[in-house]
Amino acid sequence: MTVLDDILAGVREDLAERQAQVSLDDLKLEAQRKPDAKDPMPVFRGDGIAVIAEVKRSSPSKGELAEITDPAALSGEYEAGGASAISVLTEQRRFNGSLDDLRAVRGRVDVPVLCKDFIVSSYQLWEARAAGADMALLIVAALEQEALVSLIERAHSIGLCPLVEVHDEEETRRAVDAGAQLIGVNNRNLKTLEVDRSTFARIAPTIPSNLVRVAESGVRGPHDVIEFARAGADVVLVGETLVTGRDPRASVADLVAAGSHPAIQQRH
Ligand SMILES: O=C(O)c1ccccc1NCC(=O)[C@H](O)[C@H](O)COP(=O)(O)O
Repeated sequence: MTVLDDILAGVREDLAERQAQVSLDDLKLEAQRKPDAKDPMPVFRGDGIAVIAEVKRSSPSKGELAEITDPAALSGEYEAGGASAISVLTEQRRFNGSLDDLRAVRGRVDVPVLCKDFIVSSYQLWEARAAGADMALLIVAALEQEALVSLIERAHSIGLCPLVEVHDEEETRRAVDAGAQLIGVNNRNLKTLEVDRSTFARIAPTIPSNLVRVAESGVRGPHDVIEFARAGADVVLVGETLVTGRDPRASVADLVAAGSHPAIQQRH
């Protein structure tokens, strides 16, 4: 069993418990009462490299990263530093996150909020929207093609922008075939948990140039933002570096400044 399989098994168990507690109809009513979702794509296609800053307490690869007692306050710092969106890891068992974290972040920031979880059912998309998310992660490696296509369509119909995550050329082909507009290349191998920053540069040329490309995982600082931009990234997604640093606002600002450097060619 891979780490991803193990995470997914836990996610399915937790999901079944929540489904037994809250009906899909009730969830839909809650989601429909929310203000419209914010579309991140215009900013992602705009000038400079956009930064998605992540609220990440723990991870399977590193264990506890940071004691984040106030995710809303942290997201406020990220936004003040210039983050274009906030990612909230909501998976409980391995990342120590929750939808309450996402609700707290939603209540604090104006930028779009990404529900970063291991989504296997449209129920989770409704949960994300009901908690105020604007975007939701869909991991190709976790989904059969039919499910991927259907979850992308459902995300759009709910108003969520799906970030479709890939790790290799085959998954990228599946994401493009499924209609993904926003593709995240994760430099972390979800089977071995190793980070290989060259993954993005290898995969990016296989993503059609009109789609938005996100480089995920392994961003250590401004130098990596510039490298990913040179390799064709429009957006970087950063967790560990920000939650383990001393000044999250300044760290985000440094990444945003690097991504706005005039030497970086705009793709869109
Ligand atoms: O972070 C992990 O160890 C991990 C393990 C298994 C599945 C997913 C995992 N992380 C989720 C992410 O994709 C990252 O949190 C995100 O890309 C930010 O990465 P980083 O900046 O390296 O913290």
